[in-house]
Amino acid sequence: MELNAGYLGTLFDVARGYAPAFLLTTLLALIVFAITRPRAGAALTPPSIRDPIPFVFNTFQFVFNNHKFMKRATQVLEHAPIVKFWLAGKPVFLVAGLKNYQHIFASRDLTYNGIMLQIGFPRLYRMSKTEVQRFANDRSGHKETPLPGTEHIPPEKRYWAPKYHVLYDFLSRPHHIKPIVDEFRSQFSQAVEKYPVGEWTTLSIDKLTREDFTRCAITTLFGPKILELNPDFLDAFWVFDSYASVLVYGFPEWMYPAPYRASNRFLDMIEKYLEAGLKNFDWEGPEGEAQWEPHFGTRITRELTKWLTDAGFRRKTVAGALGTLVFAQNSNTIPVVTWILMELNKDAALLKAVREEVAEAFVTDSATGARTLDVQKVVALPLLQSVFTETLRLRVSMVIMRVVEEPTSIGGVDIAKGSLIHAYSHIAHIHEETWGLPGHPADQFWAERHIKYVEERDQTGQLRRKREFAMAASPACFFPFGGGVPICPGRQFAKNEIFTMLGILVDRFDMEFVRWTNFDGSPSDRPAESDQRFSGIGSLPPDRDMIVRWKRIW
Ligand code: HEM
Repeated sequence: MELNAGYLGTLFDVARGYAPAFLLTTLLALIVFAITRPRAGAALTPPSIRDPIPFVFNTFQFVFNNHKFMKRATQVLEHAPIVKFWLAGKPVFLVAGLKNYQHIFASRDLTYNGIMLQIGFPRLYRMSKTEVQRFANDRSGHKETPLPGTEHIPPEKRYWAPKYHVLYDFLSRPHHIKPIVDEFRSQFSQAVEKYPVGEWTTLSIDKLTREDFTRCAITTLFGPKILELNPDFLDAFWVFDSYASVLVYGFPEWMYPAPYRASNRFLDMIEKYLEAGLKNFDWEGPEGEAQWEPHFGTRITRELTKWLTDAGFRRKTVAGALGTLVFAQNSNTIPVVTWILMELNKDAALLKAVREEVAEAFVTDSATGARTLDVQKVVALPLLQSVFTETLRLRVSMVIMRVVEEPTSIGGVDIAKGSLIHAYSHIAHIHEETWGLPGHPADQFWAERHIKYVEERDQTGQLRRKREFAMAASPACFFPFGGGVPICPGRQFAKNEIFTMLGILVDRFDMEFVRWTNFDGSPSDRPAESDQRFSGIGSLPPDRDMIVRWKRIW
């Protein structure tokens, strides 16, 4: 991962080089504040997060040192469950607590569509203003049947409904996920066979996950052409990923061009793949409905391409949509699998327990003797689920954002139309009263936090203790995948993909921890911690590498 100096350093570099721009930004923020200040009389006035340079400091800190911003926000949240601050000239209401989380995921007045219009479409999909406007004009809702009063909108002017259909049907429905997971399992099983049976190999977990595993994940979803046409694609993706927060929060290109260069490089490669696919794929042929084919890989990629192309969106925009999917797929799952492998490799007892559990999920074909992982079984294993949940809890830091479409009230606070609502998964997930247990504080990993033991009789009548998966707190306080209508459409696939990798690895390899290193290979004086430069944007990757010795058993 190519990362610049720390965020604060970057902030100061940017600020020093662009002092006039900084002043201009301050002035603009003040004007925007004067115009957009909500006038509705609030029943309760939430406390504010102090802004040492009004309307500027918090915005800069939120983007460039999000972890520190969250720490300050947490202190204010100790006094009230809703706090306010200004982000790029917009009022934000940051909410916490079980009831408020339930509220924001259930409310119809708070939408994710507004976030797509402001952030997702212009900054990630790279839509032109007129393209974004097409979505903005469509008030007919995300369901197949238009909302009452919008029936006059012709199908070709409906945009939200096809977006939800393509993303949610082709990524979430079991009959569409299964072939993707089968393809992934097959590609991943083949990929590990390059390691000779019975020989110890010294490996970097960082390289394994960010190169070999990411390659497998991308080839599965997008087909092999994307990497064949762009040999540097993985590098371009991880550099893009390292700048994601700056791109998402829309720091202007003239102020900070490097993220835009990274984004152009990455998306140009996708455009090349897209052009080749559109030219060579026979949409009318037998592969038109195939679950997997080599040009576009899975159906989700093909259907997303087809929908946006047929609807007349520019190639650049279609590439942006596919790039967002590459990002959504890998930016979160790869750090999660990396962390779990680190936990297993540093704790021999945990590795042993997981290995014993995983063995139950393999089936042997009586005719051929072939041993295969039953993915349905592996995703239901209690200990592995607990380890996965614990990793998401501690290593995912998402800013869940919603736009207030109609004046609303949350926890007694009146909130004006146009305001933003934020909920931070990291704050919810390390809340001591919610997750902490004696001897196991909330901010520490404990593999068995989400396990309860029950007693059952085995076939011989003996009582035996059995693990069951049971989340340690209310699921409403756990939202690594967001919630409500826009909940992550890839969450089931992510779980299947991660469990498939882990199942195959622990069953087929002996593993031993060797040492912690920095990414340049030099020894590290401490184990990995979460790289907080990714705070607020998704999974937090480790800031150190782990060197291991693995030996393939079969
Ligand atoms: C550990 C893995 C993952 C995490 C933690 C994660 C988390 C999230 C979150 C928090 C959101 C926003 C939801 C909201 O605001 O309520 C989201 C959206 C999304 N995720 Fe995931 N995700 C993961 C894996 C994946 C995978 C594997 C895919 C695809 C293969 C995927 C595809 C998407 C897409 C397409 C969206 C945007 C949906 C839209 O535009 O409406 N995600 N994800």
